[in-house]
Amino acid sequence: MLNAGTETSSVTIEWAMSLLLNHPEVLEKARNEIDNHVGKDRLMDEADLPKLKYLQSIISETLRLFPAAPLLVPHESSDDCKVAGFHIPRGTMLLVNAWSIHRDPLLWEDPESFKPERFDGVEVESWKLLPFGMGRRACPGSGLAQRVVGLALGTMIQCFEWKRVGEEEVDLTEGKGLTMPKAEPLMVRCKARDMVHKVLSETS
Ligand code: HEM
Repeated sequence: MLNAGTETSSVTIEWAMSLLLNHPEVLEKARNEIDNHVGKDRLMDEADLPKLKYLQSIISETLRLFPAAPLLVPHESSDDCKVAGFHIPRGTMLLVNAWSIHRDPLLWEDPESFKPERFDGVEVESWKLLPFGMGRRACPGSGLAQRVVGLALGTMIQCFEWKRVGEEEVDLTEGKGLTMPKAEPLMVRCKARDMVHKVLSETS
């Protein structure tokens, strides 16, 4: 349970931050949204999350491009069944390639691009975007994960200025491992924003 919950969430935050560093205009839009809804006098908290729609879209778009469990978890058919016209005998191991579904050009426009705006005001069908699986064995921690990732990423955006280490874009090559980590761990420069000093001096 701890493994299923921690690495998946931290890997997602690292991918999100990498994508934001390669798309500074998205990072700025997310920061403006937080500043507008939360202000600069306090840290954001869980109750702010439902109002931060653009932040949620950034997380959905990150989970679309880099789902922490790209093949979900192996399932076994408990009976003979048909999947997409194929006969599947009882006891067959089935893998769902969510990574490929999330990048299918028949389902998504410009699927390789990072565009959080694609989720603006759109209710996406659950079979198109399934980073948490679906059905009876779907991830029971998805609600917690959305909150943890939203709160951690949102607070990092609210409190710090983020910059790439060099001029070149962050390398988005995928590494090996069950939770699809980055091949190269993210290195980044950050600087506390003025509001951090204010908030901390008031709470100390
Ligand atoms: C971004 C974060 C997370 C992602 C992307 C994720 C993704 C997944 C996926 C794809 C599955 C398999 C679903 C399937 O095969 O249909 C799964 C199962 C599971 N997840 Fe998560 N998860 C995340 C966070 C969490 C958290 C925070 C917890 C709990 C604290 C958790 C607990 C579990 C458990 C216990 C299962 C196994 C459920 C079962 O077999 O019935 N996960 N998760």
